[in-house]
Amino acid sequence: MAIKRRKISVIGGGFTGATTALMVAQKELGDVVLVDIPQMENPTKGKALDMLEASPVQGFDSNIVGTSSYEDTADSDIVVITAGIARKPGMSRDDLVNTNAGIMKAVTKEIVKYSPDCYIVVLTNPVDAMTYTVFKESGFPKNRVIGQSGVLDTARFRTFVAQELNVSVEDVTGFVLGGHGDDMVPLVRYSYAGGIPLEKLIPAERLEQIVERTRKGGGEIVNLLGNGSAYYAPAASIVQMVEAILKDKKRIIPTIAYLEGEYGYSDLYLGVPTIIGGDGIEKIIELELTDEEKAALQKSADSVKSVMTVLK
Ligand SMILES: NC(=O)C1=CN([C@@H]2O[C@H](COP(=O)(O)OP(=O)(O)OC[C@H]3O[C@@H](n4cnc5c(N)ncnc54)[C@H](O)[C@@H]3O)[C@@H](O)[C@H]2O)C=CC1
Ligand SMILES: O=C([O-])CC(=O)C(=O)O
Repeated sequence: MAIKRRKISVIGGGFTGATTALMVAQKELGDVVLVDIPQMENPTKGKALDMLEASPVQGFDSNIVGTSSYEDTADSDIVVITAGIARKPGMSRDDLVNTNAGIMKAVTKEIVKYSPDCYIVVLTNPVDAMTYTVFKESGFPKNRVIGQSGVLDTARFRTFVAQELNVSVEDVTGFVLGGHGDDMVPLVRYSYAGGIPLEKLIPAERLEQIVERTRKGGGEIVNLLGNGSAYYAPAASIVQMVEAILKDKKRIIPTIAYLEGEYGYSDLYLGVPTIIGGDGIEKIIELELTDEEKAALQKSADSVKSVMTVLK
C-alpha cells in the first residue's frame, strides 16, 4: 500500500495560525489545510498560496491550502486550534474567555465531524480553560486533546537565561508548571545550563527577575506589538508538539493535560511535564514539589479554576 502524506489542519488563519502553517510545511511534517471563517476565505487562500509559492525556493514539498470549508479538513491526523480573538495592551488572557469559548465549541463540532480520530492541539487563550472546553465538546479521550503553553513559557525562560549567561540556548533547559498566566510556576530547581543547576550559575535575586520576566513574557510582547500578541515563538512551540506526535518522538515537554488526581488536582486542564508521542499525551510525569512550589502551583491552579467557573 502506498504511504500517504500526513495531514495537519490549522483552524484560524491569523498570525499564529498562518505562522504555524508555514513552519509545519517548511519541516515537511505533512500537507496543511488552513481554515478561517467564510468572510476571511480569500485572504486565507491568498496566504496559503503565497506560502506554497515559497516552497520551490526553500525546497519543501508540503501542499498548503486555505479554505473556510471543514470538508477540506477531513481525515486530518492533527488539528491545531488557533481560532479566536487575541488580547491587546491592558487586557488579560482571561478577558477573552467568553468569546473564545463560543468559538471553541463551534470549531470543535466541525473538527470531530470530519476527523473523528485526530489529535487536537489547542493554542487559543485562555488556553487552559479553552483546552478543557474542547475536551468536553469533542468527547475525545484525554490523551488526544492537548494544550500549548509550557513549550512557549519554557522557551522564553531559556532565552532569558541564555542571554544572561551568554551561552547557547541549546544548552539551557528548564520547565514551567501550572496555568498559562502571570501565576505560572517556572521551576528553577529543575533547570540547568549544560547540566549545571542554574542556582549555581546565576545569583538568586537575578534568577527571580528572570522568572518574573518569564511569567509576564506574553504581556511584554503584547505591549511592544500594540495590536495583538506573540506568534513566532507560539507557532514554533505548536510545531514542536505536532512533530513529537507525528514522529512518535516521546519528548518530555510541558503541556496542558487533563488531570485526574495528578499533583492533587482533578477534572482540570493544567500545565505539567508530559511525554508526547504517537498517542498524544502518553504519560504525565509527577514530580515531588517543595511546599513553596506546591503553594505556587495552587495559586496558579486557583486562577485557572476561577476562569473555569465562568464557563461552568
Ligand atoms: N497558548 C499560547 O501560548 C498562545 C495563545 N495565543 C492565542 O491564540 C489565539 C490566536 O492568536 P492570533 O493568531 O494572534 O490571533 P489573530 O486575530 O491573528 O487570528 C485569529 C484568527 O481566528 C479566526 N477566527 C475567528 N473565529 C473563527 C472561527 N469560528 N473559525 C475559524 N477561524 C476563526 C479570525 O478570523 C482570525 O483570522 C488568541 O486567542 C491568542 O490569545 C497566542 C499566542 C500564544
Ligand atoms: O500573551 C498573550 O496574550 C499570548 C500568549 O499567550 C503568549 O504570548 O504567551
